[in-house]
Amino acid sequence: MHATSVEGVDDMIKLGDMTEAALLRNLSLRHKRGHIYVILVAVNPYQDFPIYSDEQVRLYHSRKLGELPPHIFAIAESCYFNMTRHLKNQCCIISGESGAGKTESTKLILQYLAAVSGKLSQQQIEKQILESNPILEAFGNAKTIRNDNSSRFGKYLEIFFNKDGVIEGARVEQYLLEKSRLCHQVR
Ligand SMILES: Nc1ncnc2c1ncn2[C@@H]1O[C@H](COP(=O)(O)OP(=O)(O)OP(=O)(O)O)[C@@H](O)[C@H]1O
Repeated sequence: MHATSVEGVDDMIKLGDMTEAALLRNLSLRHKRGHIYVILVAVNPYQDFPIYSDEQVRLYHSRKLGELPPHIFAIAESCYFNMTRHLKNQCCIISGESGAGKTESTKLILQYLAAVSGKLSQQQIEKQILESNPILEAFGNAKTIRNDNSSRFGKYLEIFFNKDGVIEGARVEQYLLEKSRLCHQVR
């Protein structure tokens, strides 16, 4: 076994052995130590870790990717930095099977962006964007055997910032809504 697989690495690109077994072993090793993030993978812990507080937001703010241990906030910070610095649109693709934690990860990225841009904002639009989530989930989520709060639609979320990095608005595009699971009002 390669030495990197024995110790585990926080960035999978550093693994000396790139087989599926080595990737899975690395995720398992880190998960056992309570480290659910590995660049660029998140392992759903199915338990609340105290790693999403305002203090954590402050910790990751203005830090380069790789400077601190992997975290969803590090990804969000990297996007925010690149956008404000280079004035270029950024895109995060979050993929995984049902129950993997995509929706929660999206909300955490939003939480981070709202927190860092909210400091500069007057109108608190970022708060409204965060608060629109439960409404969308009420219409488009359903309980399945794999996930109690499964999104039964794809979501393309755009967040618009002004030149100062303040959130100005957002647009959610939904696609592939699984209509067969929609609830109807009883007449
Ligand atoms: N980072 C996390 N910390 C703690 N619990 C989490 C985390 N991510 C996900 N979970 C738990 O896993 C559940 C499923 O996650 P989530 O709804 O985000 O999955 P999903 O990938 O969006 O699934 P689906 O494709 O079915 O919508 C959440 O309701 C939550 O209980």
